[in-house]
Amino acid sequence: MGLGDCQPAIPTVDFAEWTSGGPDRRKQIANDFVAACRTVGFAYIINHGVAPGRVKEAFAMSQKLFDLGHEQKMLAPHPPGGAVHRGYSWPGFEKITQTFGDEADREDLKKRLRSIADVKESYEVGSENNQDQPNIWLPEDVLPGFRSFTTEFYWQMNTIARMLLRAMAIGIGLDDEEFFLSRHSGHNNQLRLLHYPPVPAADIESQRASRMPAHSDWGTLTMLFQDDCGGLEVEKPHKEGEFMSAHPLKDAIVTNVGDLLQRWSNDKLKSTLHRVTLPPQQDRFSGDERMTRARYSIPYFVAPEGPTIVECLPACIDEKHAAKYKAIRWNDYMLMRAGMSYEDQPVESGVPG
Ligand SMILES: O=C(O)CCC(=O)C(=O)O
Ligand SMILES: [Fe+2]
Repeated sequence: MGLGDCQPAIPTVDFAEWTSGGPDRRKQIANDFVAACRTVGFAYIINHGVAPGRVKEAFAMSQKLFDLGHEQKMLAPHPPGGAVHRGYSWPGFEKITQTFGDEADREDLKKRLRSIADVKESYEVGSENNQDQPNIWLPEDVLPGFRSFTTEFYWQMNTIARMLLRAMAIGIGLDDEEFFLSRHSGHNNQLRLLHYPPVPAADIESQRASRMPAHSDWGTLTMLFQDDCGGLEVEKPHKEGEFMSAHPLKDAIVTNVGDLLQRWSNDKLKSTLHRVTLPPQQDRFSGDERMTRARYSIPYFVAPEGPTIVECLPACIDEKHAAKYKAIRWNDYMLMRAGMSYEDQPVESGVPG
């Protein structure tokens, strides 16, 4: 194996000295972060400030949620249409159970898979003060502590988002390092708990099922925790259609640039296609049918205030790089993307990602 084979192709950016390191160190970290956003559009953020124990708690809460029965989860259903994106999105109707054999020991799993039809389910949480996107909660006794945990976690993630937004402005070289912060109150972000149930590898290989097809995220930044299953892939720079693994790096936040930031930066920063497919490691499969492990991930989508006008930043325009995009209002762009996704996926999509 050559050195290149064991090095992650997605850069790792260490924020350990962000607050303690002084202005030069800070500038260096910001530059590293923006360099990753320019080349790959993705970075692993380490030493970000969310304690590993907290991340563990978040995954445990997510597992408790998705372990609930369908009827219980349906007490907080995602509303139809793309305008409000909150609550529980149940699996669609992409049946995957017909590929199962009849072995008795699989009965349990089969039953579970029969009751679901797609290969992912999710739950969306926003700011409690976002009037346009009111949260949709389960009754407290169905999952005690869920509401308080997820709302606290939401704001904890926003603290990290603020650090990254400041780093972004510094790394791009904006005069105002609060440029992005002043447009992101935190009330328009979205915390998403995602569960990809076990699926026979053959279903994904034959494209009868998909965990998450290739897409770009819509907003400013996405920050994601993933468990150790694997399967997240990112399009290689300058190699359209070729993907590389964003393998799980324990406790790191996988961060990526969304469409909005690509527009703001006049394409200097890349909103890169990514998808979730089969886990690369063979120990993630079991049995003759190569049933994959379940996978859990927790993306956090960072977006500005709805009326924010996004136009190419003067710092990203020069004689060789004229502005490529017209000014748009974030809300209009978001609704346009939501509308497009909803045609194909009436319930499950409409997410900034
Ligand atoms: O589950 C993942 O790792 C990726 C999720 C994602 O890309 C999204 O929700 O936009
Ligand atoms: Fe995404």
